[in-house]
Amino acid sequence: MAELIAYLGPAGSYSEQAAVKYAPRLEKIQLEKIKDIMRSVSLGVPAGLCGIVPIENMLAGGVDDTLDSFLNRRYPVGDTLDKLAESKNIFIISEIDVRVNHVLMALPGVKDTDIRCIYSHAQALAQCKDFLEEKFPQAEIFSAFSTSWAAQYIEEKKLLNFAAIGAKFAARKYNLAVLHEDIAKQKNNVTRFVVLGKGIKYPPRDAITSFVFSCRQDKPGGLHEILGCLAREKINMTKIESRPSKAAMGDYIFFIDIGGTPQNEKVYAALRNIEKHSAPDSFRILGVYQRRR
Ligand SMILES: O=C(O)C(=O)Cc1ccccc1
Repeated sequence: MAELIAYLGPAGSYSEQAAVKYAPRLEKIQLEKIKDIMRSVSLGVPAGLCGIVPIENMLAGGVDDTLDSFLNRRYPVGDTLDKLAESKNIFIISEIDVRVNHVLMALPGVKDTDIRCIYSHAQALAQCKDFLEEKFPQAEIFSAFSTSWAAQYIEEKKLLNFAAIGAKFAARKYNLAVLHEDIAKQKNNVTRFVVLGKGIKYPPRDAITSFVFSCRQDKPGGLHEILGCLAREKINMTKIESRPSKAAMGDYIFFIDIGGTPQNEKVYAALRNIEKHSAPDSFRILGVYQRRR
C-alpha cells in the first residue's frame, strides 16, 4: 500500500489538487519535473511512494511530458503480457479527473498594461491561447515546469512585468493579485491525472487497460489490423492518441485505452494478437485500473 504520493510541485499546482482529491490522507511530496516523479517511483525512494501525473486535458489534449516519460526506458512503465504478473516496473494504478480553472495573476499593483511576459505550464498556456491572443498579443510567452512554479517565481523575483497563469489558490499562496478569471477556452475544463505505482494491481471491477505499441514498418495497414483485433472481440476503445517515436519521420507510438482486463479471456486474446502484430519490442501494458468516471 502506498504511504506517500509525489506530485508536480511546488504547492499550489493542479497536480497538488489532484493528489489531495485522490488521497487526502497520504503524505504529499512535491517534485519539480515529471521525470523526477518517474525516477522516485521507479527507485521506490522513499519506500511506499506512488506518484500522480497529468495525462490529458479536455481542451489541449495529451500532456507531452507525461506521455514521453512513459516511453523513456530508463524508468520503465508497463510490461509485456508475459511479464505482467511478475513485473516490478511502474504501472498506472488509478485515474482521477480534476476541474481546472485558470486565472491570470501578477504582483499586487501590476496592471494589464505593465505585463510584458506571461509564464505558465505549456498545458495551461495552450488552454488559454484565445485569451492570450486577444488580450496580450504583444506579450512574450514562456513555459514553466508548472503553473505554481511560475507563480512562485514571479513572487520570489518580484517581477513587475510578468504574469502567471494558474489556479486561484496558487495566487493566494504566492501573494499575487488576480487580474482575470476563467480565462480558458471553456469554463468546464477537465484534466485527467493518473496515479503511478510499482507492479500491476488488478481492480475488482470496471477495468480500463492502457497499452502502447507501434506499427510494423514492413507491413501496410498495421493500425487497421490492430484496431480490427479489438473490433472482432467487441472490445470498447475509449482513447487513442499518438506521439512521434522520435526514431524516424512518420513513425508513431499509439496510446490506447480499452474497457476490460487481460484477466478476461477475450481481452487477453485480443491483446496477444495486438502484441503479435506490433513492431518488435514496442507493445506494453501500461496499467489495468478502475474507471473512475
Ligand atoms: O502546472 C500544474 O499546475 C500542473 O499540475 C500541470 C497542469 C497544468 C495545467 C493543467 C493541468 C495540469
